[in-house]
Amino acid sequence: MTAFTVALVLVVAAAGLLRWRRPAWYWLTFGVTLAALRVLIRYASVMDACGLTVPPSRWRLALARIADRPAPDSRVPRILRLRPTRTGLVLRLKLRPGQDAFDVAAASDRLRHSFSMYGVTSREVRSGVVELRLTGYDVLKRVQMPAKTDPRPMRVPVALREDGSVHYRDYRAVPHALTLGATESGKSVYQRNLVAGLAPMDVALVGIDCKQGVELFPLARRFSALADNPDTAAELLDALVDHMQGVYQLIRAEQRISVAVPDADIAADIWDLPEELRPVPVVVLVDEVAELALFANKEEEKRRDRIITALVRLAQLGRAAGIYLEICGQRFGSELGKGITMLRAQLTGRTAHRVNDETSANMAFGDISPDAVLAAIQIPAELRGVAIAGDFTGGWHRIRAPHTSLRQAVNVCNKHADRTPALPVLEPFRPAVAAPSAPRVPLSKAAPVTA
Ligand SMILES: Nc1ncnc2c1ncn2[C@@H]1O[C@H](COP(=O)(O)OP(=O)(O)OP(=O)(O)O)[C@@H](O)[C@H]1O
Repeated sequence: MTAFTVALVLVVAAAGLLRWRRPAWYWLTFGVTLAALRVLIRYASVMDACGLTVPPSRWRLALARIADRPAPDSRVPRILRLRPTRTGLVLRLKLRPGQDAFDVAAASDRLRHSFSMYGVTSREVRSGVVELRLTGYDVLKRVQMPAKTDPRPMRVPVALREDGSVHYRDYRAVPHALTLGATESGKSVYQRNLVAGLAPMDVALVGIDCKQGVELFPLARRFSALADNPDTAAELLDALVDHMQGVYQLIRAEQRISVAVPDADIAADIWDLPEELRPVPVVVLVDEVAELALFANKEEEKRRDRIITALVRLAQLGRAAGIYLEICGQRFGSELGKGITMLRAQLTGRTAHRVNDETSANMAFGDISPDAVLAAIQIPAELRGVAIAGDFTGGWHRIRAPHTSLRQAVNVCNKHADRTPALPVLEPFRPAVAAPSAPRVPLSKAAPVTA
């Protein structure tokens, strides 16, 4: 008996310690079983308390009256499946007649308290079937990406969502994106994760980093072209527009051939082209975009207009040619001059890290989802890297990318340097990589760094 008591105390102490220090391990060892039991035992009473029941059907009431039995209980949504995951539980429910997915979504906070879970989100799987994702602990506190994700071309598992699922940046579904955030909010870490995710893929990376290349140049071995100042950026973007026109010519030439062949598929974008003809897709990463839109004199204003026009053209026409934009900055609104709101309308993927004011949050989500604006304003300053990600469907999620250091991203880029495609139009912008033995120069003697 004493040995049993000691063992029990030790197990409870171990569980408590794990729950406090290592919530992910606690969940896998004890939490998942306890939570599943809690949900199953409390299910009917919680549904009743949360107003998620419907009265018994008329014929059951009539039968009870005829048989002189007490009136039957209200009916709860039927559990179709309860599946444990690495971070929580997934509960699939069949709704009763008269219930809808909105009822469940509206009750999610009450369900969270009642089931003692960290978070509850819901989505409609199909008509009458709702999936509840119950999260066991704060998965965004220390982000650990699952070892296995669902790999597909041009789809990067870039962050974790608060419901424990993986957040993908899918370039084919959402070609162009805007990432906003105040300084030190986590934009560069997010962008680094994207580059590290894209590095092993068959894709050309093009970078424009007007912070003198501080963010992207260390990753240069995996980049086909880099620009670190607005003048080079203007030339690079013009070259990309030329590349885009070349790809369109290729698609047209292929269409001319397939039109003559009965029943042949007709290519509408690069993904419809035969693999041997398909040009490599290009992801253009722009850091601190405001630097490209600012000007102090007439010359710079002309350059600015040239840059914004090229970006708008790439955003409007680039998708079919396999050119995708990933634009990053602190603010991105009409205050940056003409053409900016037109460009923003094309950047349908939106990610907002912590912002300093409501106006900045509106720049990210004002035209997409008012709820997401509110969520972006509420990101706490101490949780760097937490962001709200949404798209043109109005749906949004709280996400956080894993804390990838610059060293880790550089290692991934160096490892996959041999996958860097050489595009002829981008050759003049190919970054020069310094030899490891290059001498270090103090600031007072340093010459400006060029691409
Ligand atoms: N996902 C994350 N998880 C944990 N810490 C993070 C995360 N993202 C960022 N941080 C922390 O926040 C700091 C600032 O991040 P980052 O450099 O990405 O911000 P930024 O928005 O690019 O800032 P700036 O605009 O000044 O360059 C990082 O040094 C890192 O310590």
